[in-house]
Parts: sequence; C-alpha cells; structure tokens
Amino acid sequence: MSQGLHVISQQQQQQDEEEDNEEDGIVGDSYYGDGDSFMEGDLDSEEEEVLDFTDPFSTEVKPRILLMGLRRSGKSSIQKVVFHKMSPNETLFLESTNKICREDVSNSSFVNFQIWDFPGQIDFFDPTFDYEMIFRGTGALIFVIDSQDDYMEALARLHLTVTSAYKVNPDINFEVFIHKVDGLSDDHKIETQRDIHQRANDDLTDAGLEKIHLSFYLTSIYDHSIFEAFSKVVQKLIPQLPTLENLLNIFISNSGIEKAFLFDVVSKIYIATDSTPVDMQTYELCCDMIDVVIDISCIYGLKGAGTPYDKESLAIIKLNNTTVLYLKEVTKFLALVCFVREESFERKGLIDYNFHCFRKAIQEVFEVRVKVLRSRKHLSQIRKSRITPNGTSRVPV
Ligand SMILES: Nc1nc2c(ncn2[C@@H]2O[C@H](COP(=O)(O)OP(=O)(O)OP(=O)(O)O)[C@@H](O)[C@H]2O)c(=O)[nH]1
Repeated sequence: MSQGLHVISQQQQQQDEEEDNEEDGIVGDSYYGDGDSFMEGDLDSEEEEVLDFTDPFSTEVKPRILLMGLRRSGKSSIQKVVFHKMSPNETLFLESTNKICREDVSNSSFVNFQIWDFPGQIDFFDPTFDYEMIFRGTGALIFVIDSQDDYMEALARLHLTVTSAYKVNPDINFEVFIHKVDGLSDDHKIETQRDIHQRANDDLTDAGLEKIHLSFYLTSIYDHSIFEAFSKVVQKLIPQLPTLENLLNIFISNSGIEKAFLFDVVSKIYIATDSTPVDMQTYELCCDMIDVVIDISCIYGLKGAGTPYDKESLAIIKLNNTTVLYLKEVTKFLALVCFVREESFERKGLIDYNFHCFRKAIQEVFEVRVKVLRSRKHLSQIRKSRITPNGTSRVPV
C-alpha cells in the first residue's frame, strides 16, 4: 500500500521548527502544546475533588457517556478496544462486569469525558437504585444491542431505558449501537438496522414520545466501525465542534489539501474533520497511519522515559496513487492527519506555514475553554459557599 515511510528525524524537525519559529514567531516553546497539560495541571487536580454523581459542575467539565445494554452485548469490549488498545480477540476472555465501572477519559481536553459501563444484570429500575441522579448529568447514552442475538428483549430494555432517561434529562443524546455486525452479511446488516430502527421508533410513537431522537450505528470491534461510531458520539458532545470544523475548512482550502482529520491519538477517535464527506477507507487509512507512527516510535524512537507521541511527532507516507498522508502533532494528544495530492505537497512550505496558524488557532480555542471552565467553577464555588450546612442560603440570592 505505502511506497515509503518517511518519519522525519526529531532533530531535523526540531531544526525546522526553530527556523519556522524564528520567522513567524507564532509558537513559543514555553507555551507550545501545553494547552492540555496546562489544563490538566491547573484544573483536573482540583476537579477531581468535586467529581461525584451529584455535582452538576463535574458533569459540565466531563460530559458523561453511559454504556448500557443487555448482558454480554459487548459493552466492556467496546470500552477496552477503543480506549485501552485491547486487541478484539482478547475480549473473548473478558469477565462479566459485576459493578458499575467508571472510566475518566481525560487524555485530551477535547476528549474529556466519563464513561460508565453498567453491568448487564443490574436491575436498573430497582426503586433503591437512584437512576435519576445518574441520568441527570449524562451527555450521551449508548445502548448496545447484540445483532447476532435475538434482539426483542434488548429492544424492550432500550425503550424502558430511553423513556426513563428522557423524563429525567431530555437533553441526553440517545445512541444505539447495533453491535457485532461482523457476523452478518451486508444484506442482513441493512435489514437488521431497518428492523431495529423501525421497532424502536414504533415503540416510542406508541408511547407518544416520537420527539425522542435515536441515532443508529452498525458497529463491530473487529473493524473501524466502532471507532467511527464513537467519533460521532463524542463529536456531538464537543461544544467547539463548529469552530474546529471551520478552522479545518480554512486550513485545507488554503493549503491544497483534500481532507483533514483532527485525531485523538490515543483512542483514534477523530474529534473533527472538514466539511467534505468522510469515507470509511480514508478514515481507516488515517487510523492505520497513527498505528504505524506510534509503533515505529515505540520500537525505534523512544529515548529514556519519553513518550511515543510528542511535540516533534511528524510522519509522511506516500501512497502509490499519488496521494500523500501527512501527520503532524497539534497538541499533546491531538494530531492532524491530512490527505494531500502529490503535486500539492510540493508546496509543503505553504502547508507548514498554514499549519502553524491552524495550531495557534486551536490553542486559542483551548484557552477560551479553560477560561470558561474557570469562571464556571468560580461561580459554583461562590454558590456553594452561600449555602449553610442545613441547606439554607446565607445571603439572599
Ligand atoms: N463477534 C463479535 N463479538 C464481540 C464484539 N464485541 C464483543 N464481542 C464478544 O461478546 C462477548 C461479550 O462481551 P463483553 O464486552 O464482556 O460484554 P458486556 O456487555 O460487557 O457483558 P457484561 O459485563 O456481562 O454486561 C465477548 O466474548 C466479546 O468477545 C463484536 O463486535 N463482534
């Protein structure tokens, strides 16, 4: 597939950057790329103290994604494959989950959310179980349906879950993963999706709740569909998405680039792309490129206690169809992966200059977010300090 991999040496890249920095003075080392670490250092340690189910501030900072579904539908496998690089075959040996597991995915400030993996066998509607509290701060509820199994029970459960959650929090995004589709033929996949879509929506219409919107995705941990679906779910929770898309549009149109994705390197979720349509093969190529870069860096590039991905990470892969894949580090955890025609890549200087401007703009987006979070936190502390231990207000509000 690829004719050659040119992972530019760190030294060379550093020299390039120094030259670039001297020229346009856009990126200073002290500030560079630390949008996230700056956030984590300054905010996360403090946030951890206030992270609990009942605190609305904690959910504002880290939107919560709930992973639900019947037993053995594949919830834990999805989480392990997407966020822990577990190979799909290893999930065969996963034990059944017996308690609610919470995972904070705060590896990047853009992918900064919590996932709650619910064991399938918990009686979710047991009156002693405070589901209101759980749904109240939830950003997205992913309901996993095993498409290889009889899904009637799962549909009933989906209906119950969605209607209960909607009553508590009408702002939740309901995302249905029709999962394990690797075992189905193409026709069967489409038919299953149509059937599940129809039945789930009919149930809602019968209950007079047709205004609830369900989004459906065909997923499998054995291909990229699970990453693609998760990307879409996460993107809906990113308030800056339109700004990021705009920046990408401006960047590609001024640099002769065909397509660009902003990736969270660890999870291979793309948090934004330009407005040209995404095709699965392009996305898969980008994922493969990230794997290649990280693997090569792990094997040959690590120095002492360094990480395989850092501010000097950069890779160029020339394909045999006159396309060039270009990966560059944007922040500590985000990478830009672009598709460029060979002839456009000849103007690499222009691409690199525009990239600097793009990276600077992304850092500004981070900054605004940090400021907003700080002021919200400050407000919430003021409100808290006005409440006496018996719950009454100290001063009139
Ligand atoms: N074919 C196929 N099997 C999958 C897929 N995802 C998960 N599985 C398998 O499904 C089985 C159950 O997966 P789990 O992740 O343990 O399911 P769970 O929903 O977390 O189960 P509980 O913990 O009991 O609630 C495992 O054997 C996985 O290997 C998939 O996309 N395709």
